[in-house]
Amino acid sequence: MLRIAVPNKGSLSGPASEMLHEAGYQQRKESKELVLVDPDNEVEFFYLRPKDIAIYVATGRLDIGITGEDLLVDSAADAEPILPLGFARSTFRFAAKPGVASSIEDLKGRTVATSYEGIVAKHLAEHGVDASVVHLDGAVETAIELGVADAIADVVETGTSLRNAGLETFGEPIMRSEAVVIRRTGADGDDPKVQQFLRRLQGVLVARTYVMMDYDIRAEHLEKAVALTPGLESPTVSPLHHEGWVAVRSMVPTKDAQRVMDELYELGARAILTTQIHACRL
Ligand SMILES: Nc1ncnc2c1ncn2[C@@H]1O[C@H](COP(=O)(O)OP(=O)(O)OP(=O)(O)O)[C@@H](O)[C@H]1O
Ligand SMILES: O=P(O)(O)OC[C@H]1O[C@H](OP(=O)(O)OP(=O)(O)O)[C@H](O)[C@@H]1O
Ligand SMILES: [Mg+2]
Repeated sequence: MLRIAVPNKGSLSGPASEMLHEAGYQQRKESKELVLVDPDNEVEFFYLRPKDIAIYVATGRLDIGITGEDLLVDSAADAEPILPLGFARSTFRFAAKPGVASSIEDLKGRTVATSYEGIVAKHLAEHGVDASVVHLDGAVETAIELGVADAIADVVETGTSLRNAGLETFGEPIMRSEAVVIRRTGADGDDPKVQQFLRRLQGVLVARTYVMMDYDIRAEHLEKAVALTPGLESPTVSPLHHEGWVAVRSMVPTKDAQRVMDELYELGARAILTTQIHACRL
């Protein structure tokens, strides 16, 4: 059985379970379930605190896990990312009241509050900045107002939490992060069970990123049309009963679909259809 760590709470939990469900795996029905066996797929899921997942995976007791890149770095655990999953995208940044600091050097001798001590201590040391780091479990934006710290280092997505607290980012982003699949550093990359799991998740990513596009076009315009819809390898082209016309089928990135449809129409393509892809193996 493949043993997989899944976040049990927070921003990663819902999207991770949703992706696993889309990949055909059973997922727990209620949040108090901590272990779930999916016998049909020969997988056992362990629902763990996101911050702990890299630590479990590093021991080798669990084969793989889903966590955030920032949590992986923060843990300093002996684990590595093997597949980015495209959700829980964020940056990790310093912030303070306007005018307090404009670069990391301004933190010398000051106090920084964060839930990610590992990342912050390492980053300060790399820049030769001697500052105190205070650990808080969450809502760190409030630490400044309450006099616990001069600055914070925290996850920023839309920036709404910072704005609401009257704070501004300063300095370069400390890191960017998204959800990733991790494994123990140097673990057997050819394990067929792990490979099959990764293929399933990649299939979900592709199904989320692409639509299938079909259209009819006069054969003399085919080359230009195919340049607009090159697909992953090459489009399928079939003759139509109506002589001089062909039907084309190709995968197109969802974000480009409307623009591509407009351009195909201009070229003379007709009966242009897009359909959703539900699952895929590349
Ligand atoms: N607002 C957000 N937008 C995008 N990603 C986020 C956001 N907040 C946290 N994350 C990401 O989620 C992961 C943190 O998950 P975790 O469950 O520990 O914290 P959380 O989502 O803030 O939940 P909690 O309520 O327990 O603090 C990190 O990888 C982080 O980058
Ligand atoms: O830039 P934004 O879109 O506002 O998102 C960032 C905020 O989201 C997370 O907080 P969360 O709601 O998880 O609370 P927490 O601080 O207690 O972790 C994170 O810690 C930031 O505070
Ligand atoms: Mg949080």
